Amino acid sequence: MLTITKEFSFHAAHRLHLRNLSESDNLRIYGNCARLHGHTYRLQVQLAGRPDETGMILHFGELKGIVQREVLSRYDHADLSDLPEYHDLPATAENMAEHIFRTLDRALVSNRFRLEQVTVFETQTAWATRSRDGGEHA
Ligand SMILES: Nc1nc2c(c(=O)[nH]1)N=C([C@H](O)[C@H](O)COP(=O)(O)OP(=O)(O)OP(=O)(O)O)CN2
Ligand SMILES: [Zn+2]
Repeated sequence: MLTITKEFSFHAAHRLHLRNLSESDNLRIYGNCARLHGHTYRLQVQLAGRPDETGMILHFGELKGIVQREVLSRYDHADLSDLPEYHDLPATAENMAEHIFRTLDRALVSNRFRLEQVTVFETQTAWATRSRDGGEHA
């Protein structure tokens, strides 16, 4: 398999909480992460496919444009907990990787390549990866 990967970064705030729980229950479950705090997230997007006659699976610049339009324009300098996709789900790295994978999968339509993997780094030591063959609880 031939893959290309591009990395992005964005700054965002979030707090981990479930709306149906009390503040104290959220603090018990999520600890300090139930309080508003921020991260410099890193996002890695991987495509698998075959190069065209130019030698590229997809021009990195074109991939950047799509990720910028579909994800970064909404996520950079945002409070993620305010976004509709995290209204009923906490903005954990897992939920972000899942949502971003689904969003980009709809935007990256080609018969030569496909989205293979999305990784969201919340910190330097903690990240979540959604792979094409690793959907729902796989
Ligand atoms: N499975 C998950 N666990 C946690 C998530 C998450 O998204 N998925 N998120 C958090 C917090 O948002 C927190 O900001 C990051 O947590 P943590 O790795 O514990 O951060 P630290 O800086 O304390 O980590 P070090 O061990 O000091 O590197 C919590 N858990
Ligand atoms: Zn956090």
